[in-house]
Amino acid sequence: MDKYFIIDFDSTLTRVEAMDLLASISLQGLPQKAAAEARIKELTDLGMNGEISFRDSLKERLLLLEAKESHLPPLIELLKKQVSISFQRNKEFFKQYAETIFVISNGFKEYITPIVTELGIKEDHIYANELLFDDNGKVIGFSEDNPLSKDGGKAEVIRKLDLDGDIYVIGDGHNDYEIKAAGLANKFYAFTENVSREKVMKKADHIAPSLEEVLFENKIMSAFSYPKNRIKVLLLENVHPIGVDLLEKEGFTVEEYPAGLDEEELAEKIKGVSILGIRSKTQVTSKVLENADRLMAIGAFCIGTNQIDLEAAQERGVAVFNAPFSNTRSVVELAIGEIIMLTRNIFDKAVLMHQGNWDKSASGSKEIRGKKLGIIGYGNIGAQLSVVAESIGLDVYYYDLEEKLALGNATKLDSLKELLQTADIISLHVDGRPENKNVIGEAEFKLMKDGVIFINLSRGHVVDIPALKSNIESGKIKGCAVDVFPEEPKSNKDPFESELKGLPNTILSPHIGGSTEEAQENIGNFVPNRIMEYINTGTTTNSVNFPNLTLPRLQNAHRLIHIHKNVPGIIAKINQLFAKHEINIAGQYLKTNEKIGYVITDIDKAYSKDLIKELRAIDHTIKFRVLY
Ligand SMILES: NC(=O)C1=CN([C@@H]2O[C@H](COP(=O)(O)OP(=O)(O)OC[C@H]3O[C@@H](n4cnc5c(N)ncnc54)[C@H](O)[C@@H]3O)[C@@H](O)[C@H]2O)C=CC1
Ligand SMILES: O=C(O)C(=O)COP(=O)(O)O
Repeated sequence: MDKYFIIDFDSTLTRVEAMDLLASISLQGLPQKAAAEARIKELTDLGMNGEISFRDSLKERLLLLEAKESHLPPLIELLKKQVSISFQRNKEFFKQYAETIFVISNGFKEYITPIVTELGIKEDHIYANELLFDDNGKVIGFSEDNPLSKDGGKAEVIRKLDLDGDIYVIGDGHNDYEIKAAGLANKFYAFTENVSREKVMKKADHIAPSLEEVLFENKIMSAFSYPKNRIKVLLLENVHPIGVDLLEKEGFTVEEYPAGLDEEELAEKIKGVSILGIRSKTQVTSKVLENADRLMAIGAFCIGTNQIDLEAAQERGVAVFNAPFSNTRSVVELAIGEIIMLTRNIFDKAVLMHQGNWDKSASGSKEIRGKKLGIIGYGNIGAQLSVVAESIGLDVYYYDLEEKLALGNATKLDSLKELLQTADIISLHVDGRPENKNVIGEAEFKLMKDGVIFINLSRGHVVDIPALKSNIESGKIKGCAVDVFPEEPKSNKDPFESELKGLPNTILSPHIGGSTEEAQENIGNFVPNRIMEYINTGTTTNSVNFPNLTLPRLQNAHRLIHIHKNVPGIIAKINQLFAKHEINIAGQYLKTNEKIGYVITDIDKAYSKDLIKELRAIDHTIKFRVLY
């Protein structure tokens, strides 16, 4: 049985209402322009929602237009640029299915025909109204014999067409739904890529945020192997609006949640989610991942990824991305500020001032120039702090587990012990790996100089809090700044509890080391782009748990992405299948790490469905997907 597709023009096939565009051209320079345009828009919506008779709306709009034949060519030029994005992507569909695609519109043939024939739609499959002109080329009305000039016109046209097969209507207006209401269509798809009309969506059999959704539903090959609107994104912890916007513009269905979620909540919420976005708080445990039935990628919209069970994610074929440098500078600037504030005892003095006490004295207040700064963890933040600190006169020492290049005049120390014994100011910038729990405890505090300044902007669990507290109370630590805590409130509404509250010269901040507008904006841009690259091309550059592969753009081929356990013989099995099916390989890329293998194969577009089934069925396959 044939499937016929009936497609609306205005706001469906094109992103705009052609009459609105025509108005802005024809009313150009006329005094009544603004008022007439507003009224035209109002009449269009009233008509679309089925609130006034179509013919009345059309008549009144045409009268307001002052349109002439000479306005049509510029209108057509503008409309050509306004073909809906997903229609532009799927030109192949219009060519292949030309026999069964019809455009039925209450707009006018004069501008519809040049646009839709360019897509490959047949001229005799276009049904629309026709303009009437006077001798001077002025639009004076429309042909009233045309059924499309009146209510119920679309249904009448379909009835007359007497198509032998299933009929699917794709449109954004009430008049499109009417075809289904008249019993003349199998399904009405409310097309919401350009406009979403609540009233129309309620009546629809199916909401189609893009043409791909319709094609996917009808098992027709489209520009994407999977409609993007079916990719559900869950963003927690107030991800920057730029990030939300990028993911929405990509066509994904995005749900946002301002706070973190605990394990139980996330284990529920994660079902059906393809992309998860979090910041430092949300723990993505193996229990959460067990329920992650559709998860492809996790974006950590921050630097640290210790909150994610990276290994469990990898074993399930879930790629994790972060923003390794986007908030580095912000943390460094806070550290510098705090070093100065603590060395001058400003925090306590400010509190006293607010209580009405004036304590002008130099006692215990020092310059930072020439003091020894000890940085533990000389990664991106530690190294950047080294450079900035040195430029304002600090003498920098550092210790890192790994061999790191000393920047500027910084001195590398070979042991933590040596660093703790040397520094006047200690700043912690290690990552949050589990082995770093209590890396600084009683024994380490004991090694420090009396009157040391101690700063932790890394992770809460790396410092033994009771030991820190007693060393502040004893005066061993003269000043302390802590931005991160073993237990942090889930949201701004929850109370903050810590043994460190109320201690002298102790700056406590609510994990805001990386929370500057610049950093959040940078992160909001960086992470979605890595994720979209991964989803669209398979590129894993910057992934923290996947073998990193930067792939060329896919050209005239299908890309098969195979993620498997790294056991011997898998590549051989994959390639045996290609040989068996006589597949021409356009390119193959492979990278493995200890646990998984990541193989990308670009192949010619023609191949049997069995190949896909057999590739999926290879033992130790974790995930498999096709891109085109
Ligand atoms: N407070 C905040 O808002 C922010 C906190 N952070 C935290 O800062 C951490 C560091 O960030 P980056 O410098 O970008 O990471 P990074 O990975 O570039 O550097 C971490 C360095 O610490 C070293 N390291 C790890 N454990 C160590 C140990 N026990 N002793 C000595 N060295 C050790 C590593 O070898 C590495 O060089 C992040 O992992 C994150 O937890 C990051 C951004 C913002
Ligand atoms: O970047 C990091 O690792 C941070 O700790 C910052 O985390 P946040 O995004 O502020 O929750």
